[in-house]
Amino acid sequence: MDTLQSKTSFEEWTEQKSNGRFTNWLKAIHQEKWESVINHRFTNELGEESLDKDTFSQYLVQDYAFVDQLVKLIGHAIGTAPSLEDRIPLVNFLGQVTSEENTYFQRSFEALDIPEKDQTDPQLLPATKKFQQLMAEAGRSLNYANIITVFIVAEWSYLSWASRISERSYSKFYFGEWVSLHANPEFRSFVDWLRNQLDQIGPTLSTERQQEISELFEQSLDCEQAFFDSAYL
Ligand SMILES: Cc1ncc(C[n+]2csc(CCO)c2C)c(N)n1
Repeated sequence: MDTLQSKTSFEEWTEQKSNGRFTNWLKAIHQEKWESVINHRFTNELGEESLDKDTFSQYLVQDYAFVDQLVKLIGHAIGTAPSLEDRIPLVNFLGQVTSEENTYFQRSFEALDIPEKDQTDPQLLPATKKFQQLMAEAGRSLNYANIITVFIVAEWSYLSWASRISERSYSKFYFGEWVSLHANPEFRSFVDWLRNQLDQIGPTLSTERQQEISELFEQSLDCEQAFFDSAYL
């Protein structure tokens, strides 16, 4: 992949591509940060099942608080989506996150002996708070493009690293299911649908707004990176 300047506009980039998706432009201009997130040490150790149990426990506790804020963001996406047709996949996805994904956390907390207090009212790390703030801000903007940009980074990056390490079998269910939750055909098609939403809106925006979306994409990647980093603190 050729390295692109983060200043390369969508217009310039797309002129050289046939059928260049807006979300591929976002990924291309933030390639370095993207690669760093999806090849993070945390994901590599998870893939080798060599991840320390305490490291994973701390991550899961923080992630449960993250997911709560993400559920609120999906609520904002549902409210700001342009039509009922666009709302339906979001509603269905919300249903999954609050059912299958929620029970995964409950079972894992039990298996990992996570104290009750950490499950319901954990001490949040700075990286978790910062990510929550970014999501809350995107929600408050009531702007569908902003909202789904943050959402896309969260989902697409997880699909990417999980797909890379999903071939092997895992002996611990809390490792194996954390991978398979993010590497399955339904999730893949939802991420593709979500990207398509932004692929349609992106090219209609002004250059300034496209740049703002790019900055938000980058901030979200920074938050993902810091979130993984902080599992090792
Ligand atoms: C920091 C952080 N970023 C992204 C995700 C990914 N994610 C959050 S909810 C959800 C829906 C279905 O699993 C997905 C993919 C995460 N868990 N933690």
